[in-house]
Amino acid sequence: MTGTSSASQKVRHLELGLSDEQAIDMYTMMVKARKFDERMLLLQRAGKINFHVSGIGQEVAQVAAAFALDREQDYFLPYYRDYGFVLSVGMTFKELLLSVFAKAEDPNSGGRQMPGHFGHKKLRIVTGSSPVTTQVPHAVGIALAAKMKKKPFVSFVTFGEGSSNQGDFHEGCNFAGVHKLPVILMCENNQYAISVPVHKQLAGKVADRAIGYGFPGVQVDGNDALEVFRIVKEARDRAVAGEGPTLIEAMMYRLSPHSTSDNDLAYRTKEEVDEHRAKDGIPRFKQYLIDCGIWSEELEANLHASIKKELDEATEYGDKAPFPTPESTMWHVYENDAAGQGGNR
Ligand SMILES: Cc1ncc(C[n+]2csc(CCOP(=O)(O)OP(=O)(O)O)c2C)c(N)n1
Repeated sequence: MTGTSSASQKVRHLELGLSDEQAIDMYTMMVKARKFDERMLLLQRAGKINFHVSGIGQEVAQVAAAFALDREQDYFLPYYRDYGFVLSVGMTFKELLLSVFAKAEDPNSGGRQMPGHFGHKKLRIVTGSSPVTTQVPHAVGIALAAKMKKKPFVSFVTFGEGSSNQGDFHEGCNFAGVHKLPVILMCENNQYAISVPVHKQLAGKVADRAIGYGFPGVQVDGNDALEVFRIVKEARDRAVAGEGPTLIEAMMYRLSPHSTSDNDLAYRTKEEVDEHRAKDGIPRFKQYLIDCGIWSEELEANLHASIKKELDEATEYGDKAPFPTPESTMWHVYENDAAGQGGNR
């Protein structure tokens, strides 16, 4: 990069209030999410785990959004592809592996929730249901609680563009708009709802739907980490100032099949996928950090080695950990149970 564009580009994260260290942390989380995902695909194909829903191609927006929120007090309602998000708000590889191996020590459900249905009470990650979009009214309800209790937290919810056609999305948006609730709704528009391409799902933009509910909607390049960060931060500032919800439509592309049970080449071509792989936001952010003089191939190699080590250890731990006992079936269902174990540890 040369000339003025390089000068303005180089300070962009600083201008947005992110230190060099935070920008590097963001990149670290993106790579962690990608490596986690690739490991899960391997484990599934090796027959070690049953199922995986991949978030490859969506990590940049997820991580950027997490860094723009208050990770000490906001409430999070992620959807099943949000590995970059949950890692950025504090979940560990070990916790994720305990969940995918369905082991008793899984903090979400004691090994009984679906893979990718994240939950973590201490981190205020609210677990989801498998019917898509149920998390939107839940997020709106949490935002109502924030308003009623006059607490300065926001709730942040994600979903796919296919999910934005569900009634739950519209009902949630309407209620949030009427009551000006502190909720940020981020659609991860990855261009597909399983085999249905976006042009068969939507005749307009998801972001434009916000107009009908009386709050701002904005479309953003989901592969542009700093732009997503800026938009989510602005949405959070609006929410805590009492100005109500924001709908964000982050544009991206689902690079992996829908799940490990899907053959995506039955409905799209390899050429199409490759064309989008070339626009992957992770190498783009890496190049930005290199241009800023704060990243190098040597640091990259060290990062990959440390992630591999952490993943190997977490995989071994999750694999060897004990399964839940039959007696624990009702734990994690009710707040308190006969064994005094409680549902939300
Ligand atoms: C109410 C409901 N209908 C159908 C399904 C089956 N299903 C699971 S994921 C999915 C696609 C959702 O697409 P989108 O919201 O765009 O998210 P993506 O999977 O592309 O990230 C569907 C139809 C479901 N889980 N819930």
